[in-house]
Amino acid sequence: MAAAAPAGEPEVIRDKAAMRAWSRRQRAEGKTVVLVPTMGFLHEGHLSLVSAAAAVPGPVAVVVSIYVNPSQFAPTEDLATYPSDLAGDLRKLASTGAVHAVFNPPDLYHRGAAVSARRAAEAPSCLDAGGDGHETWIRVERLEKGLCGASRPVFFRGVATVVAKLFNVVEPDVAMFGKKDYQQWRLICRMVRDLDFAVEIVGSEIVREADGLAMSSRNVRLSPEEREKALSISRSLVNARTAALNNSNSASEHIKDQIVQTLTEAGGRVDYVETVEQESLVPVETIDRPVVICVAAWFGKVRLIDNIEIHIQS
Ligand SMILES: Nc1ncnc2c1ncn2[C@@H]1O[C@H](COP(=O)(O)OP(=O)(O)OP(=O)(O)O)[C@@H](O)[C@H]1O
Ligand SMILES: CC(C)(CO)[C@@H](O)C(=O)[O-]
Ligand code: BAL
Repeated sequence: MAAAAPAGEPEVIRDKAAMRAWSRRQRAEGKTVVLVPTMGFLHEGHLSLVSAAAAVPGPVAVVVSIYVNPSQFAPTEDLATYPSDLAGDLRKLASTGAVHAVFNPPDLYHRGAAVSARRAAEAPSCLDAGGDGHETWIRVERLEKGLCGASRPVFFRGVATVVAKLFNVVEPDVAMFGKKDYQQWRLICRMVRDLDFAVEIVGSEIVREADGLAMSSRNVRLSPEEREKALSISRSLVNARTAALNNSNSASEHIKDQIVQTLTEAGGRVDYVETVEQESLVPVETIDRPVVICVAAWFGKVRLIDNIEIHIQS
């Protein structure tokens, strides 16, 4: 098996056609193109996806996309305050020695002829330029509904659509997603299956800070006090898994009550706590098969998500 060549400084590509041409050249040279989609402000969680990408067998060409996709944010959400640091991201990616290209498009959407540059940071609309803008959306109809989909109404429509666009532009053989965004990973797997995308999806394990907090770009917006309180998320999930493994057929409702109580006592505001089947994300009443407990909770103005898989054999 040939080892991948060291990557050196990644090439920064901003244009869709140039990105596609680059990928096609890599494939013509016999390389497996591996895409790591991100919204930037990179941390060790993202870099673990890069390591997993570099570890794909055979010669690989690793592309990291950095694009804050406006269409997955509702007008009330935090698009305007989403953190970014492109220079820092490029330094971090270069230091891995494993990234060959960074795809950083100014805008991925068709806005119509007469749209100003300001609009690149807004969700696209078919009303752009009098009806000449983007109007095609992918819906993964059932999987988009529960969990994060319940409180983020356009989120998964935006994610599925932008990921499909990234797949069409980059044409990767493999794409890496983090299990921190568990529903997102499962939904992308389903979209790829249903629409016959020729890409293998890999789900990569959650990377945590030493104290258990799941790494997330949004953690930077927590005050030190909020960050301390947010440790209740991972703590309650670990306790829930221990309880479920020690007691056969635990009731999901009971586990949920315990987690809600821990988060609330810590000062968090719970969005949801759900125990669901790992692939279908169907809620379960009893923990008697492989499940994942998913949590979203607010600490101050920051909404955090986390989850824990429990591998009970049915
Ligand atoms: N702690 C983590 N461990 C593993 N993968 C992660 C982690 N955090 C993010 N990822 C993955 O990195 C990819 C890009 O995610 P994104 O750029 O939105 O970062 P993020 O930290 O999840 O940001 P946010 O604060 O919006 O949740 C996604 O596939 C996501 O699941
Ligand atoms: C997959 C993704 C890059 C789509 O914008 C984003 O939702 C993310 O970073 O998880
Ligand atoms: N990692 C998910 C991106 C978002 O919350 O919009």
